[in-house]
Amino acid sequence: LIGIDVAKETDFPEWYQQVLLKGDMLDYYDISGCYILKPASQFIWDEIRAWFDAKIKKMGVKNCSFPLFVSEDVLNKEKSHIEGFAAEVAWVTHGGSTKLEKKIAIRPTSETVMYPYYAKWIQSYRDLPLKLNQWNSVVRWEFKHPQPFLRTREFHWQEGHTAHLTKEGADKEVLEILEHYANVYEQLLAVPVMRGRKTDKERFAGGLYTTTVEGYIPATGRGIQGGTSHCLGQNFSKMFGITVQDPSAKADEKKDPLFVWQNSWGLSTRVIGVMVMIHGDNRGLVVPPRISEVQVVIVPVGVTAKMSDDDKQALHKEITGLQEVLRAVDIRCETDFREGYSPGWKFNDWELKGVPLRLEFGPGESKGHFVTTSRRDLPKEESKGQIAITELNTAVPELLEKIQADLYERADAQFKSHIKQITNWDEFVPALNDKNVCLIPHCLTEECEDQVKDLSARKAEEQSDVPQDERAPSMGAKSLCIPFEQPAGIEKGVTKCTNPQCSRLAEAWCLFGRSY
Ligand SMILES: O=C1CCCN[C@@H]1CCCn1cnc2ccccc2c1=O
Repeated sequence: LIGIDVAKETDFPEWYQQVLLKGDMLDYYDISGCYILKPASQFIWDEIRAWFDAKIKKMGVKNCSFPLFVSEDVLNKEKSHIEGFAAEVAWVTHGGSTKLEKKIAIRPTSETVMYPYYAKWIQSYRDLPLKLNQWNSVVRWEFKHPQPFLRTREFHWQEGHTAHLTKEGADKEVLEILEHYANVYEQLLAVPVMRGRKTDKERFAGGLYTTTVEGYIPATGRGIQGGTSHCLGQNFSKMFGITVQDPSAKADEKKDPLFVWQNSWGLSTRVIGVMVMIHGDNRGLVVPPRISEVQVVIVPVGVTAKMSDDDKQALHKEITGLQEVLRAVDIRCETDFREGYSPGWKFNDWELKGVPLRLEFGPGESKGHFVTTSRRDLPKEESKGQIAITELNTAVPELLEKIQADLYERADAQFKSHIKQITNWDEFVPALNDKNVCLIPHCLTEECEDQVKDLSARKAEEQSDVPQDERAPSMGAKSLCIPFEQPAGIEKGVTKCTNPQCSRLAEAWCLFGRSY
């Protein structure tokens, strides 16, 4: 077993691939854009699912399962909804050697699968609010460079689809869900995110507005969309005829039926890729304790050939005892008694896997009644400590919480120090080239955004004749979100849009950045 043989700061894409493979998170599959989630990453997704599922259950959301397949007619129900996405739809055209009369789509998302049944099931306002969620996988046949977890042709996610009597009911839920998404990142993955709204160019065109949590990858200086919660307005209920009688109508009064107000919201296994990219280092994965399959590993040390079998037995027995103490306080603790491997070899192995805390235990520790600790989130030379055995069941949980908090604090400091508030256009591209995202006064129009993207793309990209799908990720800056927390400094009717080619007034501070 060898370690990572490329530095994160030297060749990030290669580093990322090695960290995932050598950290035993996934394996590559013979179909491009598809990956195998091995237990280490499945555990993380299961933890996130358990946490988020409990939150939405408290909101009255129920889980369900709709079919994987969408008929061509149903998928194309509304041209406007599908036109921007048609190129990504994967189709089933044969059953065995028999060609199907009409091809069948594999769901890329489930609006068109579910909403004909919402129209059938929702008859009265008493059927509202209807709140259903699916934990499933979807397929989008992208041609851009696939990236494990970040951009894959099949991915696992949850997709929530709700229907409400009023816009107020929908609006409230959109933000509740977004806050749960933000907490998945901040509380479980130790990843800071910015909450905001998408611009007209970046929002889900089929909806009314899109709210989003945006992350930041320090290694590349790129923003990344972390999860979206859309208010669909009445667009889909008008498309699918999802109506209820107006509850305010008097007994004999005839009122027009009401179109319901809908939301849809999704969070995917992309969250795992974000966590790896932010916390990983040149020794491999660094997994935040709250979602780490192994939180503590105990490695025997100081076991020499001249040690008697009895002494070795005694040491193992003591170590097993320590494991029991930690398991008794719900810590996911393993021991590494593998014969024929040195402690150093074992340290590297568990460091590759990102286990957040290692305990070393040998004759010295035994005699002194303590364990030697090593934190995975700190450089080797700063990582060591000691805990008295009598303190183990309180000090170890505390140390794990400290590691969780420090991982978040470091990532938050990095994010904050790479958000540049800019009002002078000449500083925009240099800031991007310095791995920053930029907060600028902006008019929020799609046309202006297109200009900013072109103005900020590196010249080389525009002239290069490399076919689109091999080209490196775009160097043009896109809008990431309109932050809910708006700084001061924009004088309505006075402050101009930052784009020099735009003559419009600034509507809000808008976060721009190169992105995934
Ligand atoms: O984000 C979410 C959250 C979960 C439920 N769906 C919404 C919106 C999905 C937008 N979208 C995204 N890619 C697509 C690809 C092919 C066909 C349709 C679509 C499509 O509608």
